[in-house]
Amino acid sequence: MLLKFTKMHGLGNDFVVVDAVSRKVYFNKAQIERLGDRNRGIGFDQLLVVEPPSNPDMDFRYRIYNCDGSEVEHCGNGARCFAKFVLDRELTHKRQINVETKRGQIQLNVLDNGQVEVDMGEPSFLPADLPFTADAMQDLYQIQANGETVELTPVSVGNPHAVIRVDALSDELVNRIGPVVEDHEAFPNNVNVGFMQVVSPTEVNLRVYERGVGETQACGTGACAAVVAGIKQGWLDKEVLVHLPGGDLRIAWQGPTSPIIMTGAAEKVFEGQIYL
Ligand SMILES: N[C@@H](CCC[C@H](N)C(=O)O)C(=O)O
Repeated sequence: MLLKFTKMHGLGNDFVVVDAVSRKVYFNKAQIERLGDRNRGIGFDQLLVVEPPSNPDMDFRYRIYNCDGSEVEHCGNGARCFAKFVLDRELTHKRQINVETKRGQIQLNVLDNGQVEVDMGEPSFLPADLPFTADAMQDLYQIQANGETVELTPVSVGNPHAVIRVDALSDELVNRIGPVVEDHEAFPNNVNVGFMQVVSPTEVNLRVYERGVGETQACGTGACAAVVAGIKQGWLDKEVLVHLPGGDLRIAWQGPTSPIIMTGAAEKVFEGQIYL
């Protein structure tokens, strides 16, 4: 089968986006891994599959797969690219779009400047929601990784994140700690690992070692997780500019029972076709 796709990115976190509204398309794990191979396929961090909704109150459903073939609950940069994709392809003319994902329903708002504002839903700090294995609720948790003690805030923003506050960011740190925490036994479904350097109460630098991918140039859910963890710990204000290697995101959270609001860019790179 000849598969038509669009290559997109959100701050360098790159996607292959497929229209499964106009024509039904299904992928198995081996196909996703092959398409995601940067040498032998197209290459992407995540595959986004746009489908009709199962709920008539929703506009679309979209599925998200990491390049290792695993299906995931949520993707912040992907949500913004999804919104640009359905508008560009005229699958909708709405600029406020309601979407079903594996984590539930999300709302997207395409702004006049082309940026997309996403209501990412409420975070949860309950260990069971990641899941994260803990004896009792704490503010900060410690785990052993590579013979050293790592202090982290576990947070679910629909998908699981471990946020580690650091004094300085380096390749050595991300590559030494990232894979070990991602695959740590305390996280039975594995975890996305964020390394956050607090610059001021309204500004952080962040690098994310993503579950099922490795370090990406940006992670939208990672930015949300880092900011809400920082607010919970008393390190950050309610609106924060997050500097990621691929660019900046604005994240706002008013506190418990409020949704996280993420605002940022989405870009189309090219269209193509490939035999599946
Ligand atoms: N890059 C994404 C997150 C994608 C999913 C993640 N790797 C996971 O396994 O949960 C984002 O922008 O949020």
